[in-house]
Amino acid sequence: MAGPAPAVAASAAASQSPPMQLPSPFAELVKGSSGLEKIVLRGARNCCAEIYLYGGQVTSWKNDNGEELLFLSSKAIFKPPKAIRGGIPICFPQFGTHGNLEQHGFARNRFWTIDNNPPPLPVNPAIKAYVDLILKPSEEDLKIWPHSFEFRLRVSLGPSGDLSLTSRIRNTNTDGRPFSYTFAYHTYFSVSDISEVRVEGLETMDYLDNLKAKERFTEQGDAIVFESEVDKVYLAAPSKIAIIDHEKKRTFVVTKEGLPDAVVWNPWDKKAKAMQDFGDAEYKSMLCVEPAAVERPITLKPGEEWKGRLVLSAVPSSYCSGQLDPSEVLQG
Ligand SMILES: O=P(O)(O)OC[C@H]1O[C@H](O)[C@H](O)[C@@H](O)[C@@H]1O
Repeated sequence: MAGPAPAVAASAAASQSPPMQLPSPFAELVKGSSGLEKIVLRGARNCCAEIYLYGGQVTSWKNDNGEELLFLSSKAIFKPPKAIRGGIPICFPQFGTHGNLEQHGFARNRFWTIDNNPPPLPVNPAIKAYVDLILKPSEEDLKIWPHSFEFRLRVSLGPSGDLSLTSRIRNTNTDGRPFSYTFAYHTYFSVSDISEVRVEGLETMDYLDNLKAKERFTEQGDAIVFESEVDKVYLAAPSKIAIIDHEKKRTFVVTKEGLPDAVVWNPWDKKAKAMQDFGDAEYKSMLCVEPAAVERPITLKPGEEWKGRLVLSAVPSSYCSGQLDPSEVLQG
């Protein structure tokens, strides 16, 4: 990757710990909410993204016009151990309540660090703005989940403003033991009005309904629309899912690799009110579509590595609800 020498952000240089360097000249380490450190990635035109070291969590993704594409609650709490409400929390090593750990595992409320020397990833040379983060378990983590791992996360902004997250998880146990985990990119999309949103690509899929004791059902009919609380894990979902925001005339295309399932969640009004870090009416302007591995946990033997990728793009669309040609968006 060509460019000037790595930039060292003043905030990091001033702290006691060794300065954290960023390999991309289009990435900068700055202080964010509550003084927590975040990385700002600057792409072409006005595209940018922000990633907190706390949680390794993307909290912002903006398009050419500087419009925010992800939902971040106005009541989000930037104070450990609370996970940040919005953006793209990483659920690992457990999704939801599928295990004995805290809901969604612990990766979302740990401090990640910048990984200056990640093993090479096949890269698109056109991608200039990226950052590599790493999470390794602490002594305390090993008490609650007794497995040694290296979780590497690369976040990058493509030349057309696409946001991609690549996770590489390696079993580094030295006692010969395999481990298993469930996982999700808990992506909160910003939408204009949830009642005007359709999700395409999940029709006819089987799902586990979290609101009905994880019972299995088959989705009927047309594209998915929203009229009440939804909390479903779609199984063996396609690699592309489209979220069509009729009012904004914008379509999000979610592309996933290595992640068979897709969770769809909107808390609706009652649950919204019950959440301390979520505005009462904010359920109207968000939708979670979460590429995930839930039904079948992933198992890694020592030395094995798993890769799971998410690519988000936002395409302006003049499609009207009901007139979308899914093949155009989904093959794209
Ligand atoms: O409040 P959180 O722990 O962040 O979880 C928020 C939501 O995440 C997922 O989408 C789950 O399927 C939901 O059951 C859960 O309510």
